[in-house]
Amino acid sequence: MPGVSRLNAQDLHQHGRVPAGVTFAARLAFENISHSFGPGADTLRGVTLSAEPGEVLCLLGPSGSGKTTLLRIAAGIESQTSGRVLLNDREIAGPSVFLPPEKRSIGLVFQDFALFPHMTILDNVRFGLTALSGEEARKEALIALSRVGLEDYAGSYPHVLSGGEQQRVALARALAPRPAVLLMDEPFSGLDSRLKDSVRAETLAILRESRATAIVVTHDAEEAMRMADRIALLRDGRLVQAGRAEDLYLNPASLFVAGFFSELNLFEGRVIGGAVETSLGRVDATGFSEGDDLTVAVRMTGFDVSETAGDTQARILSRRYLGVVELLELAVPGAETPVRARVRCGALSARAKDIWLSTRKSDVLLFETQRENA
Ligand SMILES: Nc1ncnc2c1ncn2[C@@H]1O[C@H](COP(=O)(O)OP(=O)(O)OP(=O)(O)O)[C@@H](O)[C@H]1O
Repeated sequence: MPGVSRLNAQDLHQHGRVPAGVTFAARLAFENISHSFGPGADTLRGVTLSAEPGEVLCLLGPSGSGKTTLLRIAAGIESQTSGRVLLNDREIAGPSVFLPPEKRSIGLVFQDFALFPHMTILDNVRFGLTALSGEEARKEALIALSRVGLEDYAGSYPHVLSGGEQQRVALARALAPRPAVLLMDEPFSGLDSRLKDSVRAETLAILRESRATAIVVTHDAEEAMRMADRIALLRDGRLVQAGRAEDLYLNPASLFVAGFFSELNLFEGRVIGGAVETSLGRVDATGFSEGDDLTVAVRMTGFDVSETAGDTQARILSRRYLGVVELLELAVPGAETPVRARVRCGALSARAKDIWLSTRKSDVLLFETQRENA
């Protein structure tokens, strides 16, 4: 183990795997945060949101929705135009207060890992431990490295590590000073898809163990669902909905939210006699008023198919085999565009052409058309 003293290596050995150092998890709150890069370039518009102690909060949203800017405001790298940031109810950024980044007890992990190539892995991790003496910092850095299972590489340089390993070093470096809040900006986007799952699972385990409050930026809804205790979805600088993955998936506040979590088939219609008529049949519109123009959204996964019976007749236009499921494009009488469905492979025979389609009620969502377009 080049670059590591025998004493420290032995220390680690005696401890076995070192559990993640427990931080004093903090509550980080954004209060009515707005931000602009200049006239007509509003990035955030009145965002009020908090990450509770020990919680993993994912900031989710399309490109340009303001996720990174919000994270940078929390870190103190960017200043809001108005609003306040509070750490455990103490204002750290506001109209008359600005605590610099190094005084915030906040750790950062970036998309590109940002390791220093000319420093050993141990020195990279030691970098943030300036408050400790040389030997103490070395020991803490080694402990942090052993938490992510990379103590054997302490004396090596970053280029010898895979992308996933580099990300674990970046995590060790961010957690070594035991920050109250850890901010991660698209931390897995630089990893290939095979690595992503395992590094994400390891990261989550370490976050749980350290009990740090974490805010993770991602544009990937599935990633947010896998990691988050709560998800905050942003659009054009506004918070559109925050809640548990189930809340956002099952009760989306708008068509935008629904479309972010599921692939949808859309139908337009008007409420007549308490229901909307679509090419997939009548949809109950309880809760809406007579004459309302509605968008009916049906999840692609919301269909049962059969060759003998069902609610609606459909003709297969194309089918694509995806392994566990197959993707169908279907012509349905009265539908202007093909209906797309994901169904279990084997549900239909190879020669199936004209089939029956049944829609599961739980996969049908209704939204007011006008409100969504406003
Ligand atoms: N330095 C800058 N100067 C001017 N505009 C900027 C600057 N940085 C970001 N923006 C703009 O601010 C908006 C929000 O950017 P931000 O990076 O916060 O979004 P994001 O949701 O994190 O996007 P992505 O997922 O693409 O990183 C975007 O429209 C972006 O073009």
